[in-house]
Amino acid sequence: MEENMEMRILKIMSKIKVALRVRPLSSRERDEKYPLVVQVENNSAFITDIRVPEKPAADSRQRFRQFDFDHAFWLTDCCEWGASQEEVYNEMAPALEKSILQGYNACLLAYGQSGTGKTHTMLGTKTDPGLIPRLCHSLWEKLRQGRENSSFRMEVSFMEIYREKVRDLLTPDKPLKLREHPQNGPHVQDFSHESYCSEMGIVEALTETQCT
Ligand SMILES: Nc1ncnc2c1ncn2[C@@H]1O[C@H](COP(=O)(O)OP(=O)(O)OP(=O)(O)O)[C@@H](O)[C@H]1O
Repeated sequence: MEENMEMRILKIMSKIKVALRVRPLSSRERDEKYPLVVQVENNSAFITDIRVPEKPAADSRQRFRQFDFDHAFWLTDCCEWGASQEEVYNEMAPALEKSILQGYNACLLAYGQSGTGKTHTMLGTKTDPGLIPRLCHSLWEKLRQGRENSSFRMEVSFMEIYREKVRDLLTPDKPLKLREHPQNGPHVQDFSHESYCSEMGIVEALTETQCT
């Protein structure tokens, strides 16, 4: 049977892993006593509508909207608030790594409003790297194992979608267009794919673009 677009989308969706990371309140938010409007239980997040006055427990359902995820980061292993970069990496990277090493394309996407921690999660800092540097490091280590005399190239692309506009983070001044291909579906036209011969090359290229 020929595979139609709907079946292809369902197949792709089953391979997507969606996780929630709630960032800790900043010191300013703590000082100004911002309320915590999200609570996580297992892999679900409950959003409190703080405009709704306290209700008895029986009415508690009215105070929440529930969102379910494949994984939700909340407390750290040592029960401190907010998951560490390492925990996020350990949960999210293995499946991606496996696919990449088997020769498949893989896509890592951070979604959230301004200031919610996308850059922190994806890039992190030199002393506490995020998903991309950790993933690049691990991939390169695995590629090199037992093949010390070989050289490798890794091809990557980075894009940012902000206010409905697509920006190529490797060539930031180049505006990109989203197109619909009749067979292959949506795609970004003229999106750069760069090859790198070291993990540092990838991380430096991305850091230089100051993806914000
Ligand atoms: N999990 C976290 N733990 C500690 N600090 C965090 C965490 N996530 C984000 N922060 C801090 O919160 C601030 C905002 O995070 P970040 O810049 O990553 O947000 P963003 O979603 O990329 O924002 P924008 O869309 O505006 O670029 C930064 O100072 C960052 O260090």
